Amino acid sequence: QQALRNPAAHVDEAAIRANAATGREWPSYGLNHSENRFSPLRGVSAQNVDRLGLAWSHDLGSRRGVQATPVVVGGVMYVTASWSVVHAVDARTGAPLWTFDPEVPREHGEKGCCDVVNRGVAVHRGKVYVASYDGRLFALDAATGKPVWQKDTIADRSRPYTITGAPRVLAGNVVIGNGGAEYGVRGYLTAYDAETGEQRWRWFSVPGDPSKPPEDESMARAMRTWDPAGKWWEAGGGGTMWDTMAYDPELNLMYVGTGNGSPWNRNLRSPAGGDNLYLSSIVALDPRTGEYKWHYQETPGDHWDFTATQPMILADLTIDGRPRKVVLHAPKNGFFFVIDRTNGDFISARNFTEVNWATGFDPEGRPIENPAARNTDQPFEAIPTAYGARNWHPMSFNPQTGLVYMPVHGVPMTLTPDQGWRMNANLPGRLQSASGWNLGFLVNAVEPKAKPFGRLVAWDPVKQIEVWGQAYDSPWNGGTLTTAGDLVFQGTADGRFVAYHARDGRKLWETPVGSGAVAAPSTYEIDGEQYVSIAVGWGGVYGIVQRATERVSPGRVYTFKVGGTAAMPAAVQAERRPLVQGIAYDKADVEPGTGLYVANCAACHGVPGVNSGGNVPNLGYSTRETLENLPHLVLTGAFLGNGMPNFAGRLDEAQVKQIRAFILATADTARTAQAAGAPR
Ligand SMILES: O=C(O)c1cc(C(=O)O)c2c(n1)C(=O)C(=O)c1cc(C(=O)O)[nH]c1-2
Ligand SMILES: [Ca+2]
Repeated sequence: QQALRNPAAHVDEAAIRANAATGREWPSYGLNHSENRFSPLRGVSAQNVDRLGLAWSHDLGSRRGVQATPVVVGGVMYVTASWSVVHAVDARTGAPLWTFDPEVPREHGEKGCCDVVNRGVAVHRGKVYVASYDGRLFALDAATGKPVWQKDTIADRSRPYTITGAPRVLAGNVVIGNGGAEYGVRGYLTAYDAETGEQRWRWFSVPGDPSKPPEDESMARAMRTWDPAGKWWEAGGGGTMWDTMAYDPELNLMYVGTGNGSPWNRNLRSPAGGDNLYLSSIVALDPRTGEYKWHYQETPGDHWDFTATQPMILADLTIDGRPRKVVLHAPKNGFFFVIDRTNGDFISARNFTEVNWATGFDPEGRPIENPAARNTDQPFEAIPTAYGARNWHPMSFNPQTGLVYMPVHGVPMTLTPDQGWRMNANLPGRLQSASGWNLGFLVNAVEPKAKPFGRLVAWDPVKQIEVWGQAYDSPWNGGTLTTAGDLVFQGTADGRFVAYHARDGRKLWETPVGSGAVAAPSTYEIDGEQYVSIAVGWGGVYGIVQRATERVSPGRVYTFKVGGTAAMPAAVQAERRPLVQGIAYDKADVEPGTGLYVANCAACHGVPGVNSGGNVPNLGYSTRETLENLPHLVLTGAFLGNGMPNFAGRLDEAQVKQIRAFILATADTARTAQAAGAPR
């Protein structure tokens, strides 16, 4: 039997560095070790982008969020879809080569906060690496998609760990973190030998049980910044590293962004206060050993789910006349940070959007906090919110324009003093009080004042100012790509793929795509022809419950080239149903049903009749048959294949009827509100 050519055989650290000069391939999540998503390709440019047409598209067979950046090496594209399924397709034609499905047990779906998404693969020396939602790391043969080795990365299976992020191969190790800080875990990063899968090191981002010896010096130091009275180790402490990493081979440093505290409320976690290292920080590690080198904490003593996991970029800039090697970072907390990446020194921070938790940063790099923001006796509408002024949607940096292009989100939300501040965080803003019920359990028991918005911001990191911006009606627009052809590409929440001029933000081209787009595009060249690709599939923490377009097609990769003539596939339109009614319910069931709904249903289904529904249906728009059958559907695992848990043993039939009463009553209220002109 003839050996298959392996498309990734040539990919290693040297190849990734060499590719940074040509941009012909897209060999890692953020294109290069700096993760700047700046392609030197000029085949598609501001001059000819208006002639961009579809070259091919490929159905990913996926109905939940698609967040992957397509990786392209050796003429093959590797892209992931929901439930961590990997697709290999011919990058020139879109012809499918293989798929790999890790068969994530659907019961695992509810263990994550934010949709069953995956941000993509790493490739190295003939292997493709993917981490599955349930925490396994796979090395696949790049030619066949067959597993070569696999590892269980989860240290404690009794905890709700998940993985959504793309692994990186750094200094010969595959490095992967995890998520789960909304529900109580201790974050860590693990490195495995890329060839053999043997574990090389593991670095925890927050200290464990103080009665046990700390794992290393960095944990001993971190321990002193937490108050043991909070018993944070019982909840886990958080600090999950679920997305960003970057690498500077010359400095032999890797960089990782850490997540929020678990629980969110510092008063519960560490009642005497403290910075709670290394939450919400950029941390530099030795990629060979995992040894801690330095950190810069962007939100000391995090209290608001202000993760620092948002994608960072390494850049070399001249600041105050001095060449500086920096990390550029715009995390959830609304400030744009410039940090010296050789030693972690703070250079500058400026808010890139409205912020009310701090008024700025002092010269030492400490935030000047608004004391009301830590008050847990009163509801507080933190701006930005837990959805983040930025989230995982990647930004890009164009050294020709000196600008960073970043999607900025505004999703209003009010933090309330009760348990909501711990974790009932997955409910979108503005929505709850409109339902007319006493939703005291919900995060937004108090209506937020802010309005939702989306914005593409072109930011000058040296001057720390916005140079241009594009406003969108909806939050949750996609990551960006920038090119030497003076372009910025972005998918939008309302289901378009758009090219802007990198210098002034003029819109140069757009096309509708099958649904809202959240992932970042990538670009590559084959036989002198430049292709631009985007994986589209609406989802993520906002996209589960809310959508901004009626186009709800399954996940699909679209690849464009100048003069492309392939036909755009027809989009699937959402079925518009009226609010459900006509089923009798007992009014006395509504109140207990509210609490049950919030605890069991709201994170994925949103608020009935108030949210539109995203990639998970809104139950206010259920059919009568669905609601009549609700006890059966909820208690037999009828939709387990979609990730809907089987609640048998957790809820009984009487409780499901109470939940149904809440859904029906809330739909009744929403119907009245809609009749009076409230938006659907
Ligand atoms: O604390 C965590 O462990 C964790 C994990 C994840 C994740 O893995 O996707 C998200 C978040 N937090 C989070 O705070 C957040 O806003 C978020 C949005 C998304 C998404 O995919 O849309 N994931 C996550
Ligand atoms: Ca989080």
